[in-house]
This record gives sequence, structure tokens and C-alpha cells, in this order.
Amino acid sequence: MNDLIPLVNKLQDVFNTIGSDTVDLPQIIVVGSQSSGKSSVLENIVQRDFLPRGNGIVTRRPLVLQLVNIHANEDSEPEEYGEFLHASNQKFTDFAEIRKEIEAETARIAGQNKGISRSPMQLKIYSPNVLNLTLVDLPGLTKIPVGDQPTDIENQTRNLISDYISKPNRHVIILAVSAANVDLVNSESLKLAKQVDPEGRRTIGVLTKLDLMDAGTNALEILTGRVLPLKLGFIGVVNRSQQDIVGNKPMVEALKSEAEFFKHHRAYRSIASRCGTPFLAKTLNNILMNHIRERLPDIKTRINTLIGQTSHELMSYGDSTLEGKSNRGALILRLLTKFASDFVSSIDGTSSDISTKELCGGARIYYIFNNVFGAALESIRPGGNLTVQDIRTAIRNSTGPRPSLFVPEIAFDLLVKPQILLLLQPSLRCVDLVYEELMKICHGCGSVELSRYPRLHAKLLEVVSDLLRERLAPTSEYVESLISIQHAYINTNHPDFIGGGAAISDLVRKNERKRREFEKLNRRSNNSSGVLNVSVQSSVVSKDENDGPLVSDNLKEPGGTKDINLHNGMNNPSSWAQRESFLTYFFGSGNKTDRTVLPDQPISIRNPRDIEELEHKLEHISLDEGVNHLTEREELETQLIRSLITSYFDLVRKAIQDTVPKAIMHHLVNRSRETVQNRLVEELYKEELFADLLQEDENLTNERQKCKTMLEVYREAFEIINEAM
Ligand SMILES: Nc1nc2c(ncn2[C@@H]2O[C@H](COP(=O)(O)OP(=O)(O)OP(=O)(O)O)[C@@H](O)[C@H]2O)c(=O)[nH]1
Repeated sequence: MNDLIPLVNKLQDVFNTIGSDTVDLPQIIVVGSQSSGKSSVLENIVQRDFLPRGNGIVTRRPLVLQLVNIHANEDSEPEEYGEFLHASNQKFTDFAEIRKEIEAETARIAGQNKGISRSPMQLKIYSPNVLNLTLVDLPGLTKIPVGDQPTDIENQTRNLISDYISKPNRHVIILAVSAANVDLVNSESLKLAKQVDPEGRRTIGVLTKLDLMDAGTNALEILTGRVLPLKLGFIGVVNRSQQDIVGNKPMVEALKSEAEFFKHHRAYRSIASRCGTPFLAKTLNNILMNHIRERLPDIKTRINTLIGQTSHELMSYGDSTLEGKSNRGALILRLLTKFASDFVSSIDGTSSDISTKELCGGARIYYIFNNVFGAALESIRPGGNLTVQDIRTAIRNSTGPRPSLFVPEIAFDLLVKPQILLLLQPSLRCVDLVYEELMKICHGCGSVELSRYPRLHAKLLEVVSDLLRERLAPTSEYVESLISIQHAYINTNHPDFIGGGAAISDLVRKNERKRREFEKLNRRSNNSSGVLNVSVQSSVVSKDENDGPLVSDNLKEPGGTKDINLHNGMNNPSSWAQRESFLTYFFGSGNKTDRTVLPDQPISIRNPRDIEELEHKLEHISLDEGVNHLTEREELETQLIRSLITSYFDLVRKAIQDTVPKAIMHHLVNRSRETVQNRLVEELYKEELFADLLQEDENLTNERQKCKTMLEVYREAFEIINEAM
């Protein structure tokens, strides 16, 4: 077994380096009748005296013996010691103590009087002279119960042994021990082994006590396989007798006597080389070796793969010795061109490593335009921040000292302009988001090769970041100016705005209906009583041809006592402005005097006292009255203003939604995309910078070295495996 130790140790190193499990050697399980010599055989295999032996039943609990190889050190031989699972804090360096502990622990669990127990005792022996192997000594089979043993002792031990030797997943070698001085036909161990290993592939027959056979008899027939054929054969051994043990006969001596026995025995002489404990050990060695060999092809394949992977990794780090001075410029040019083209292709979506998991590069910019920016604009509610009072105040203020005859253009301007400014913040945010995205794209560029040169990589990032930053300000300014442009001039002649006027026409139509009803009422009340009404009437002409010219808007001064007809065209509204658009009428045609025509019309006052009353009334209009109570007309005006604001804002929003992404693409994305390569060359392709830029990353140098070392280890391991196979 010692021959195997160096190989297995070397293999163990291989396993350690490739991070694989240890070589899982088969368990060797010793099975036999009571006192057949099982413990003696086991001790011979381990070549240490440590198991209790004696006449009668000795092994009364399964003993699971794990041998652990500890590497011999160049300077010193490591200490051999044993450790029990039940007393794991105690190191047994004296093997006689181990024997005593086994006896004591057996007695503790299985009692003093021949009783047996299924509960296994675990013992680990650490030694430089052992293989990592598990050996199991089991209680011997017995037919007649003695001492404390139960009546079904035979069944109990049989089941116990079966459990150990029939484990289907575990590779188990059965050492079926039979004493030669008992008829082999009655060998319980062989019977049991046959049950679990009918073809005899993993059973070694061990015949003990050949020295105790009756005079004139021998076991030659059995040992030569003529009685019971086993693939691994029968091996005869002569262990130490009870007398030898009592007399402390050393193991070496015992081995010598055994060899002598076979050499001089008449019957066994011819097969002496295939008898005895050394041959048994050698056979076990071969079995273990074959087992290892079976596993080697797998390990070899694994090492081969590792060699391939590691070589590939090593190549990716590049060869430190290759880059001579003459190649530097070409290398830098290649790396920066690659970086620039990575940047461009990420934006264009032509990059080779396009993700299918998440949006990347240009697609994210598209997402910003359509989803983020689009949603931000959609979420703005034009006029949402304007109260009725705001609108009314604006109207009043914009009319100055004149009565508010019509919804004035100034009020509309005043109110719609701040709404347009609401588009500024999301537009600028859109620029920022795209800028950030381009930054991200630039940080995502670069190859494994580039990672070798952290300084070059950092410089590339710096130059592209500078370029992007340079483009950010003009882009933001341009976008800001897009809003300012919209803010600068309110184009009420915009064709889309007139489309928005349809809503107003509805409003106008409603008002017309109300006006007619009101007129009827008014006429009736004028005829019947002298109730004073101040009625300011204005007419509007709808653009809607079906509607024809419409007259609307009545201003009814609160508590007014007299009709003031401000509008001389009232009697024949279609005579003026019939062909004018609603808006031209409403806001004038750009000429302020047009708008003031109507109030300049003579006011018909029927009674001079009415004027006095009016003046009196004006003096007493309280502020509250003026602010809190909306007249019908004011309500209409407010509604109109609101729908006009919405209509106008919508068309501006559309324009902004369209032009901002275009501006960003032109000023920021395309510009940087087009100039990146030239800029990089301009800034970095300078002879004096080459040395600094191409300074290699220290980590990478270390990685390369580690990789090289690993490759050597794998190659060495590969050689070891090749030798072993
Ligand atoms: N002369 C002689 N005695 C042997 C031989 N093998 C074992 N013995 C003796 O037989 C007795 C039993 O040996 P063990 O090795 O304890 O047998 P075992 O099978 O382990 O016994 P249990 O554990 O009690 O079942 C001991 O006294 C041994 O000295 C042998 O080949 N020749």
C-alpha cells in the first residue's frame, strides 16, 4: 500500500489545484465469522497494532476506521495519531491507548458481557504512511448466542453486515474472511458476500489460520480457486496466534514467520508468491489503483479543459514582451479607433454584443425621447395653475380703464405665455438624460485588451466626456431657445389653433341661444316697467359657416338700472365682421384701433338721471363684489380663455415634442458621434504620451502571472495523470 501513497498524494495535489473532490477510494469492509481473524487481517493491512484481539468475541461494534494521509514534511516526519469521533478533542499518539479506548468504548455502548451493538465507532488515523481510505471492522457472524446476546443474534449481525456491504452507491470491497480450520462450505462470510456480489467482482476471499489446519489437510484447492471462483481470488494468510499476541510478537517478525510458513509448506510452496499478508496488501493496492485509473480519464478531460481555458485567458492579457516601441503608435491608434467605433455602434445599435435583456445604447435614447420626455410633456395640464380669479384679473388688468368688452388678446398673451414656459423644464431634463445616457455608453465601451492599459482607458473616457460636456451647453441653449421662440410670439393665426376654435364656436352658439332668450325677456320687461338694465352686448361671428354670424356676450352690470347699448351695430350684426374669422374679431386683426371701435360707439342713455345713478353705483362697487361674483359674461370669458389656452398650448407642445429630440440628436448625439474619432486622435495620438498611456495595469500583470502559474500547475498535473494511466 505504501507504493500507492506517493501517487495518491500527487493526485491529491492535482485535485486540490483543480478544486475537485479528493480521490474517493473504495471502502474495504472486513466480513467473517467470530474469531475468524478479521481484526488481525485489518491490522496487517494498516501495519499497526491497535485493535483489541483475543479468544471469543472481541469486535462487538462496527469500527469505521478512516485513514487520513498527512503529508510528510521535508524537515520532519509528521506525528502519527488517532482520533475518535466520540472524543474528538483527544489526540491518541500511543496506539496501545487506542486499543484500550476501543475496548472501553465498546463496553460502554455494547455492555461488558458479549453483547453487540449496531452503533458504529469512528476512528481516524492520521499518518504519512496511510492512504486516504476507509476500512470497516464488523462484529463476527455467530450462530449460538452467548452472554448478553439476544436469541436472534445471527440475524442481527447478518443484517448489520448486509447493510455495510450492499450500499449500492458506494464502491465497497468485501474482504470475506474465513478460517481455514473450518469447512469453507460453512463460511458465512462467503455466503453473505455472494448475496450482494453474486459475480464475485468485488470480493476477496481471505483464508486465515492456515497454520491451524489439521495435520495432513490443506487449502490448496481453495486458494487456487478450484472450489469457489472469485475474480479477485483467495489469499491465504497466517496471522499472529493468540500466543504471539500475548507475547507481543512484533509485526515484522510475524510477517517473516508467515513468509517462512508458505515458503516451506509442502502444499503452498508452489503458490507462496500469491500467499501471505504482503500479497493481500499488493492485491488491495492493485484494486485501488484500478479504481483510481477508472477515474483518471474524467480528471484528464477536466484538466485539459482547464488548460484550454487558462491558455485562452492568458492570451487575452496579451504578451507583455511583444509591444516594442515601434508598435506603440499603431496599438494606440487601434485601441482608440476601436473605442470610438464601439461608441458609435452602441448609439447606432449595430454593436455586436447587443443585449436581449435590457435596452441599451441608442435604444435608450429613443426611449428617453418617446417615453420619458413624451410622458413628461403629456402630464402638463395647461392652465392647471390658473384660477378663475387669475383669468378674470388678467382680463380686467389687460383692458385697462375700458370696460372689458371682449376677451382681449393681451389677456390671452399674458395667460398663455407662462404656460409655454412649463415646457422648458422637461425639455432641458430631456437634454440631460440623453447626455447622461451618452456618458453611460462611453463608459461601457472598451475591450479586454484596453483594460490592460488603465491610463489609456481613463484618457479615452476623459476625452469623450469632455466632448460630450462641450456639446451639452449649446444643446441646452438651443433647446431653451426653442421654448423662447414659442414664448416670443403667440401666433393666433396658426392653422391648428383655429381648429381649437371649434370648441369656442360651441360656446358661442350656446351664448347666442341665451342671448335670444334674454332679449325676449328684456324687451318684455322694458315694455312693462322702467327697470334699469345695463346691457353690454357684443357680437361675435363664428367661423363656422353653418352658424352664420353670431351675436353673443351680454354684460349685465349688477344692479344696473339702465340699458346701455354699447354697440350700434347690434341691430344688424351681420353688417360687420360677417366674413371675419372669429379670432380676428375676438382679438382684433393686429391693429389695436380695430378692437377699440366698439366701445367708441355712442351710448344711448335715455334719461340724464341714469348717469348719476351709474356714477353713484360705480363709487359703491365694493372690492368683494368685483372679485367674488362672476357675471355670466365673466364666466364665459374664463371658459373661452381656458379653451383657447389649451388649444394653443397643445400646438406648442406638439411642436416642442417634435423639435426638442431633433435638436438633441443634431447638436448633441450626432455631433459627438461624428467627431469622436477625430477628437480622440487629436488629443491622444501624440508620441510623447505613448509611454504613459501604455503603462500596464498592475493587477493585470499579476493576473497574467497567476494565470501562467496555474497553467504550469495544470500541465504538471496532466503529466502526473498521464504517468498514472
Ligand atoms: N494461529 C493463528 N491464530 C490466528 C490467526 N488469525 C487469527 N488468529 C487468532 O484468532 C483469534 C481471533 O482473531 P481476531 O483477529 O481477533 O478475530 P476476529 O475475527 O477479529 O474476532 P472477533 O472480532 O471477535 O469476531 C486471535 O486470538 C488471533 O490471535 C492465524 O492466522 N493463525
